[in-house]
Amino acid sequence: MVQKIGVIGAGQMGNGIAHVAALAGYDVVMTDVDDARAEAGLDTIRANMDRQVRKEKITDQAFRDAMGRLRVGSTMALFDGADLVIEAASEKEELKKAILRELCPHLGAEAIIATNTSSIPITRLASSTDRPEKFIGMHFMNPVPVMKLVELIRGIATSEETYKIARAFTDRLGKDSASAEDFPGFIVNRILLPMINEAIYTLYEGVGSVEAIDTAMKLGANHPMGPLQLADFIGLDTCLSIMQVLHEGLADSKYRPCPLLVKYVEAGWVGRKVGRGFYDYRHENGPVPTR
Ligand SMILES: CC(=O)CC(=O)SCCNC(=O)CCNC(=O)[C@H](O)C(C)(C)COP(=O)(O)OP(=O)(O)OC[C@H]1O[C@@H](n2cnc3c(N)ncnc32)[C@H](O)[C@@H]1OP(=O)(O)O
Ligand SMILES: NC(=O)C1=CN([C@@H]2O[C@H](COP(=O)(O)OP(=O)(O)OC[C@H]3O[C@@H](n4cnc5c(N)ncnc54)[C@H](OP(=O)(O)O)[C@@H]3O)[C@@H](O)[C@H]2O)C=CC1
Repeated sequence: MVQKIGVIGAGQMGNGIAHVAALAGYDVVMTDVDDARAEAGLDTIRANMDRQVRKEKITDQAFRDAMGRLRVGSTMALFDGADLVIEAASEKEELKKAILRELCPHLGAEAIIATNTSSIPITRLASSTDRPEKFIGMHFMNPVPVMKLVELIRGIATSEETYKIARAFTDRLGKDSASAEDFPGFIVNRILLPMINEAIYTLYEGVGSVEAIDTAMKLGANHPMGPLQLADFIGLDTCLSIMQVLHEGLADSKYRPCPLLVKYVEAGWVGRKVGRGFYDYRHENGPVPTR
């Protein structure tokens, strides 16, 4: 039975996954490159759960119990005894492969490994582990505590048992799953990211301003966020990585990342997590478009 969960990466996705797993009653260990990063992830969880208490989504007791089930740090030794470890580090293939290679010797033979990658083929990542049959894609959506979906992606070797365990874990988190085949971008990002990339081309070609594009899609297509606001929310570095995987993996020029997206990433303006992307979030009176 799955009881101890490991999460690698304490960024926006990692801390969201740790958040929902601890609330669902699992013991959770979350790591990042150093203790300070991991602690910052824990602070975010505390703030998000505190908001859930204030909004009466969870009780104060549930909050305290969940915080009591969470541990953070920066060493793989913390995953000793874990039943399921979910990798949610930055969207870089070589980084993920190195993490997986380092992780395996710390795990028992029965432990399952999942990756929260938004686009990198599961079969390719599985080949960096000693257990491709116990490896699966579990693609959570941002913000994890709010979004209902987890995409489940089987690699070529993923066993039926591994799929069932991942599915049962998803159910216990109170989330719904959708199964996707192991092709670049899976389902959600195969559809969502070309739309975001097209919105950036629309800006690049001067068809509309940042505000006009976001207003048009919010009010004209009933999207909860405009595509540029959503790109900032996801992280422009992550958006670019996903477009590159689609472009290379599907070998079709229609997935060419917009040069303006590349420029923003080169500038380090990668969105909300750093305070600046298509909007500047450092103003007192709310976000201001950067173009
Ligand atoms: C890139 C990938 O690989 C895959 C992806 O994830 S793609 C991205 C998918 N996500 C989306 O498309 C998100 C689109 N945006 C939205 O759905 C909404 O704008 C949003 C849910 C993020 C925020 O909604 P909003 O109405 O504008 O703001 P707000 O009122 O502050 O929040 C709505 C609720 O979410 C909660 N919330 C927001 N962020 C939260 C967080 N991190 N933790 C806990 N709760 C959170 C709020 O408390 C609020 O709760 P109530 O409804 O109970 O009051
Ligand atoms: N953003 C989104 O909307 C979604 C993202 N994803 C996927 O989730 C994953 C994480 O994305 P996201 O949370 O947004 O990114 P973030 O940049 O917020 O977080 C990634 C975290 O991983 C850390 N990290 C880097 N190297 C290591 C390492 N060796 N060991 C442990 N931690 C490490 C980073 O630290 P540092 O900053 O110091 O490098 C950072 O704290 C990616 O694969 C992404 O594609 C999936 C669904 C949605």
